[in-house]
Amino acid sequence: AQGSVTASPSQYDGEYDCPVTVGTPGVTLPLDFDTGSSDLWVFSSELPASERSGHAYYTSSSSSTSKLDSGETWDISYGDGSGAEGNIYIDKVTIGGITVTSQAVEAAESVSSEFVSDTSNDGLVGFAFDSINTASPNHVQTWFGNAEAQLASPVFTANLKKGKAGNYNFGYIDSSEYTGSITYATINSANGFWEFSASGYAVGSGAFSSQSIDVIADTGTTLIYLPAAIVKAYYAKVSGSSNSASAGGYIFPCSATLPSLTIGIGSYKAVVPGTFLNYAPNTGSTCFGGLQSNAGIGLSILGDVFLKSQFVVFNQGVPKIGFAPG
Ligand SMILES: C[C@H]1CC[C@H](NC(=O)Cn2ccnc2)CC1
Repeated sequence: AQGSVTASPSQYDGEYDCPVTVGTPGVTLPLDFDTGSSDLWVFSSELPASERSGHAYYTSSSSSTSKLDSGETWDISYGDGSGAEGNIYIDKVTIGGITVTSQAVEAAESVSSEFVSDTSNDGLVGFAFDSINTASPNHVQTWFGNAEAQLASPVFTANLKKGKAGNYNFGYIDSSEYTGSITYATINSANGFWEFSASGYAVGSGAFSSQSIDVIADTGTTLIYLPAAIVKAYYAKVSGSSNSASAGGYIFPCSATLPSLTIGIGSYKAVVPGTFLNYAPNTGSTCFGGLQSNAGIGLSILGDVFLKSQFVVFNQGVPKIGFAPG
């Protein structure tokens, strides 16, 4: 089998949400596909009505195929301080025409204010490795982990776009979605992430600096977070830029022309256009950068600002990750 699903950007490409059908009869929810986590959770009828407002949700008792996963709970916290928790049902989940008949559906009993106010999604689908799934006392498998048995190849691809719909594909690599060839990096999944070593960076037309940068590919994170020294070198080329405590990161005049950012993957030079690095208006005539420092995070993240400039192959069989111009 193979499948494909549309990925729709929220405002400022903050996240990319895809339709996922759960239960019988199916309820279709826009879920945030997140390669940085490994829980599939949904807004549910078990939430207080105040926390469901503005959201569609899953009602397990209305699904003839749902079965309580007795004794199992989940509780997730994300790097941005948001979180959710609840209990678990086993039910049918279909994405892009591929149905997993016994998927652990983590039903929310409580969600943080960030999720209540983010009405672009009604939950998340984690596409990282099972080791960081939060279900307790036993891990549950990701949807992709369960779907793999149906796929010709243990791969999914991300074809995210700036300001318009893209797509995720499952089980195949569509050569019409990229140009040139795909360059792969080995994945170290020990921390449960799509983690690999980038080979260096360049700012605009400047010299490429060869250095190993440990990064994760995370569709659930909006921006790019890199070591402070690299970020400082980038904004040194942006006149009027500053690292603003009040804004929570680097800002610059919205009239600035931003240099591109090149990230090395092996010998492949992945170029993020300068226009992608003006993330969104801040206050007044300042704008907030799509590249920020990883200080305090503990790792570097290639989030949507980077990923939407590329065609990305996530191969869970090896595991390895591949990049080509989108
Ligand atoms: C400082 C950074 C802030 C953003 C963090 N990313 C996330 O929290 C990803 N995520 C998933 C669900 N909701 C959000 C990574 C650290």
